[in-house]
Amino acid sequence: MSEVFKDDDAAAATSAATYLVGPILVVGTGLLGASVGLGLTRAGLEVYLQDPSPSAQQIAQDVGAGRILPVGEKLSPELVVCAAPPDVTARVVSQALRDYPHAVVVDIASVKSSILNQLLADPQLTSEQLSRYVGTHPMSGREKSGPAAARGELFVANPWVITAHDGASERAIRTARSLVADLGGVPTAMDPLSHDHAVALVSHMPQITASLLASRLLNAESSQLALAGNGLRDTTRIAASDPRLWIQILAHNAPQIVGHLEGMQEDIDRLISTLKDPSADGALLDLAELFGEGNAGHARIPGKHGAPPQSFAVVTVLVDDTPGQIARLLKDVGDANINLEDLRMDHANGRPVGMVEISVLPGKEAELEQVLQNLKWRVVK
Ligand SMILES: NC(=O)c1ccc[n+]([C@@H]2O[C@H](COP(=O)([O-])OP(=O)(O)OC[C@H]3O[C@@H](n4cnc5c(N)ncnc54)[C@H](O)[C@@H]3O)[C@@H](O)[C@H]2O)c1
Ligand SMILES: O=C(O)C(=O)C[C@]1(C(=O)O)C=C[C@@H](O)C=C1
Repeated sequence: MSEVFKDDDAAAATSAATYLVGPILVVGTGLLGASVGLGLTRAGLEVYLQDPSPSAQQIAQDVGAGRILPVGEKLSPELVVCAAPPDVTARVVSQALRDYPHAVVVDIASVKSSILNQLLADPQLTSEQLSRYVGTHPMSGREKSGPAAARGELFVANPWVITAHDGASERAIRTARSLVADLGGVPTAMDPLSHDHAVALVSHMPQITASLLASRLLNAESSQLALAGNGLRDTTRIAASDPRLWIQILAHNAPQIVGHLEGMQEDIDRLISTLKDPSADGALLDLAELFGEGNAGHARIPGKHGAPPQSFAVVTVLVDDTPGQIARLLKDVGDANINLEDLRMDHANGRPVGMVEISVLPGKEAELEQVLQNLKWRVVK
């Protein structure tokens, strides 16, 4: 159903630092478009920016995502990246295919079948124009929107799905893969409907679950909320996402989502009836099964690059919440020649200290703890 391209298969390797040649036009310069622009600009490519919102365009240019395309300027881009909201993506792609007759055009919207179906039914598009289009979806994002939140490294080591349709040309597919490779993503081929089924489970259900859980907090007492720890923060981060985007994603992928919601509804009904009488025969076993299934599902989430799940060892360090501390700590970890696999920081409520959790390969934690203790860091045992 899906296939991860090998790096050396991503595009004809050249001695150049990038697979793309440019120029690249990014249409829609919000979080994703500006992140694409930033990453490509940093890779040395010439990037132009266009957005109906003058402020989104200006901020994208200011953060370094490229140059605003002057109105009326003639451009012959190698690639147009459409990074507009899902509702208007097909229209933006269609316009780009007609405006730029030599360009490959990709979109990066979170849903794929509905957009392809609109394009295939578009009476203004010829098969030659359609052959230059490839649907894609980077599995990278943030709970924030707009170009001010853009990150050039957003895509590094994350899957980026390429949902080429039957009529897509080899050149178009190769160019889409070059885009992914230049931004450090992991290109993964899938057909559009399989993609939509997959993201219903691994992206849309998490968003719905986080939003439903966070909505329970609306009527909570502030004294209750003051007790919030990592459990609540971990499970609700994406509840801060832009509702305008998610309304569109859910509406475009509704048939794929409903089955998962019904499955969850069954589990919730079962849990409610178990908890109504937790001393009934079999009730605790039922709870054990439910949590066991959760453990087993969680263990199936792969590590980056589609590698098997890997659990890292964590070294926890208390740091003063003052400027420069984290930079100093990271430098000391780097100087110890120990690879940092992940980093997470929590601020203690109302206290001028933070807790930094440094993930390293299992077996490396004792060495790192020793090094940091020798350097007078407060390592939490
Ligand atoms: N946010 C994420 O985590 C994420 C991740 C992967 C893919 N995506 C997809 O990326 C796309 C953009 O999402 P985002 O998070 O950057 O949203 P955003 O709100 O940050 O940016 C969207 C931008 O599109 C512009 N826009 C609106 N109508 C347009 C039009 N007709 N033509 C050109 N531009 C137009 C807006 O002015 C805005 O600047 C969406 O299709 C989304 O599904 C988002
Ligand atoms: O990390 C996040 O903020 C995201 O939710 C990003 C996320 C996801 O992983 O589900 C959300 C929607 C996109 O279409 C792709 C990525």
